[in-house]
Amino acid sequence: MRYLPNGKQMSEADAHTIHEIGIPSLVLMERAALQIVETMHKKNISTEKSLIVCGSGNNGGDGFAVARLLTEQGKHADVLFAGKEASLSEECRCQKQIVENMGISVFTEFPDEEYTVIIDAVFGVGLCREITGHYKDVIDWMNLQDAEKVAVDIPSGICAATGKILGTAFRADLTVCMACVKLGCELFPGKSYAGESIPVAIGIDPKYFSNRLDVCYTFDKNDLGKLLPSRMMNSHKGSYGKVLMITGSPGMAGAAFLSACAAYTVGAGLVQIYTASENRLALQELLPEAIISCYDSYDASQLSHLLDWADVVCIGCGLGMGQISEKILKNVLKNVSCPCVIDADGLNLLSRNIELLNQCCAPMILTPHMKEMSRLTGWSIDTIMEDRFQALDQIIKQSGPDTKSSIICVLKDSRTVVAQTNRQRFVNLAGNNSMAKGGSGDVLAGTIAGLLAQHMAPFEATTVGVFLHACGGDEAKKSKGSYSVLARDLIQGMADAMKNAKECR
Ligand SMILES: NC(=O)C1=CN([C@@H]2O[C@H](COP(=O)(O)OP(=O)(O)OC[C@H]3O[C@@H](n4cnc5c(N)ncnc54)[C@H](OP(=O)(O)O)[C@@H]3O)[C@@H](O)[C@H]2O)[C@@H](O)CC1
Ligand SMILES: Nc1ncnc2c1ncn2[C@@H]1O[C@H](COP(=O)(O)OP(=O)(O)O)[C@@H](O)[C@H]1O
Ligand SMILES: [K+]
Repeated sequence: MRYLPNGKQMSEADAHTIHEIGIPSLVLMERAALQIVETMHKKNISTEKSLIVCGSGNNGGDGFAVARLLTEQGKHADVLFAGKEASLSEECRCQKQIVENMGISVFTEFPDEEYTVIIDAVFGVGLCREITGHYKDVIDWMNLQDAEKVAVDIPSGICAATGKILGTAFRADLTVCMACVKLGCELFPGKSYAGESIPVAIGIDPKYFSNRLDVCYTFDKNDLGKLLPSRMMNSHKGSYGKVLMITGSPGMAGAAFLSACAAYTVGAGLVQIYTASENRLALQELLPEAIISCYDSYDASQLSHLLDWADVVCIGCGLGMGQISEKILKNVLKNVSCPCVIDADGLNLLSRNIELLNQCCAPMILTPHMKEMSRLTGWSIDTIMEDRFQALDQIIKQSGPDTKSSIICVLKDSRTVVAQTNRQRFVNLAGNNSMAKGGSGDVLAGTIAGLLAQHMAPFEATTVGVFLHACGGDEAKKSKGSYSVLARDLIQGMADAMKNAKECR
């Protein structure tokens, strides 16, 4: 697990390290510069002839120190100073003076030479507004140079909180990130500008973020083994929970199959599908391991028995938007007492009356994609994209009458985010574009339900479910490539990812 702070959070960690822990700012800067040089060498970036482009803040200070270290190593390093003398930070002024004392060239006009690498130290986490004028010209010029491109901490122009481009942005092949990769280097479009982001230790301890609720975190592949629920030797199917899948209107047996099969594959003990009668035969053939219960019309007492049976409910995949579906959803929201995943048409029906969430007495896990989120919030997709965290907050605050009824919202995208009140937000960085296909979301809903059935706490089951689903996508892409992965391959991919994770533990 690792943190993905934004610029403000990172500046606070810098200040804490300097003022509370007592490591002088120039010591941190020296370690930053040493790590940048070492990382470039590890990555085989040729530093024979470097141009370091420096601004007047501490990001520029890191850049001047890099010019000094490269020169000490016998390389040719020039500096292009893009900042303003009057706004030099104390540390940057000191580093600039050293560089000048050493006789290193500090240009203020674009040099007419060729370099093996251009190093961007114009702006770091202190960037706070759109880039215009001379700074914009400098960054655009850097992008045009035929050299390898390395960014210090974050590419200049990328907002560290949102990944947005502020006016223009440096396009890096490699970004060397101080202490933590910043959130903006992982959210799009920032991710496309950062290239490979490598975090390096400089003396700022990421544990500083451990009790900060506003910081996001993510998982890495080697975390998976310890995240999965354990399987006991002395166990039986009842030990791993009963999942009720309320899915599949007439003709939508596929959604029921994908979600139910995913729940079984991630380890649930028993899966029962409650679906329209038309789907019975198809589902018996597709998934003989599942119990199939069917409806022709709305039957409150049948539903009540099923809800009593279940340890987890998952409602919505291919459910349809008809009257029977709406009645079933309303009944479930009112009466369910175990964790409940709501997906797809369940969310579309819910968006007609979002206040229904206020009467729920169980943990609710909502898994909207952007369009479904737009229906739930009434916000445009562009507005949600602009600030996905605010959109999530809008949904999670609709919690029910007691603490058990908290809402977890999964906003699905190429960077899925999971949020719950009073929890740090989880940002998923695994997965790939082979997953952008019909049925992927059904697999995710089933995966979360299957983990909940194994008694994982709701927020943990949800974050691990999102991550496992994406790891399944990465496994599937390895065997089938970007174009040809089908939703069912994600299920096999998850099986492979789980097996590998347990074997490597
Ligand atoms: N000791 C430490 O703290 C450590 C920090 N470290 C490094 O420092 C970096 C953070 O440094 P930082 O806080 O000085 O901010 P930085 O990104 O250099 O920029 C600030 C300058 O930019 C200016 N400015 C902003 N936006 C602008 C715009 N659109 N257009 C024009 N100007 C704009 C702003 O000007 P102002 O707003 O005052 O006018 C100010 O002058 C961090 O990313 C890491 O690399 C590491 O070495 C570890 C130790
Ligand atoms: N480019 C991508 N990179 C990573 N994950 C993706 C990408 N495209 C889609 N996904 C994932 O695939 C799933 C798609 O879900 P959804 O849109 O509900 O599909 P469907 O409704 O067809 O089942 C989500 O979990 C999403 O995060
Ligand atoms: K930078």
